[in-house]
Amino acid sequence: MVESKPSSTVEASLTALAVSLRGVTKVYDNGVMALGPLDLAVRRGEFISLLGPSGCGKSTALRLIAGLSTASSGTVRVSRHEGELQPGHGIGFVFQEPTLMPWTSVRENVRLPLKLGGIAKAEGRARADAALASVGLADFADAFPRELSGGMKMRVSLARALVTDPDILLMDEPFAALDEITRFRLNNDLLALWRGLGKTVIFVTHSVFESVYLSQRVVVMTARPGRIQADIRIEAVEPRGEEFRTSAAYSDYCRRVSAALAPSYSGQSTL
Ligand SMILES: Nc1ncnc2c1ncn2[C@@H]1O[C@H](COP(=O)(O)OP(=O)(O)OP(=O)(O)O)[C@@H](O)[C@H]1O
Repeated sequence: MVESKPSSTVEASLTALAVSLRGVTKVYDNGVMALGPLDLAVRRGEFISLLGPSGCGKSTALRLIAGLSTASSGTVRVSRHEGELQPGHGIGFVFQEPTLMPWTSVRENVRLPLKLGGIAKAEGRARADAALASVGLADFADAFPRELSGGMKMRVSLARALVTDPDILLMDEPFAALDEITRFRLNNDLLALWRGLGKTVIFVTHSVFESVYLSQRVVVMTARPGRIQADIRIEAVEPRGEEFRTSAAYSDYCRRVSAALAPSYSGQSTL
């Protein structure tokens, strides 16, 4: 027999949610059914990865959560302690491309969201510098994007997402274009930031290894229209580092996640 939870417990667990998608579908104007129905609940402060085959709707799910697009059916809710947020508010978005303005300094790139939000220049500059320091780029505020490596550009993009102090950070394959050493370093720095700042992170990746290394939960999606294929909790000693990356537990999780992903690729060409 399933015991029903007392209502106070249910309320407490609901307010602990940062993001909740219920029965969400997305059909684009061209008739492509990209998502769903998708059900996903992310607790405040949690780090989850979305993993799935190309075109299964991972970016679409992020865009719905960010309020950049609307669901065709179902509900998307985003909240924090004080209550529900307007779609798009309290959210930072990091894309695969750093998309920096080449004609202006790193500091001005990071200050952009504050400028658009009407924050005074002096305060904006101070906050941009603090965000740059948090990603290890304190000395590069006056540099121009062309003077930075790919990894540094991605750090600037991360600083720009953090500068508004969002509750939720959405990251769409941010490190996919980077070499492995840079990617590992950024993985570690992102984990340190997450531990220090306590934000909710939803991270899209194609890499089983990266998803297991970073996340508390790996959510595996089916092929389009994307639904949840598996939801795998990664129990690992914190803070994670090389010890975890080279452990038997890490390999086991990678095997489990790969096995959960395999049906999503059946029938698809791997070429
Ligand atoms: N604006 C759009 N109009 C029409 N179809 C779209 C649009 N955006 C995405 N799609 C389609 O919706 C499906 C899901 O796309 P989405 O980008 O969300 O997938 P994804 O899982 O993030 O893919 P990838 O891993 O390759 O980045 C794809 O078939 C894509 O072609």
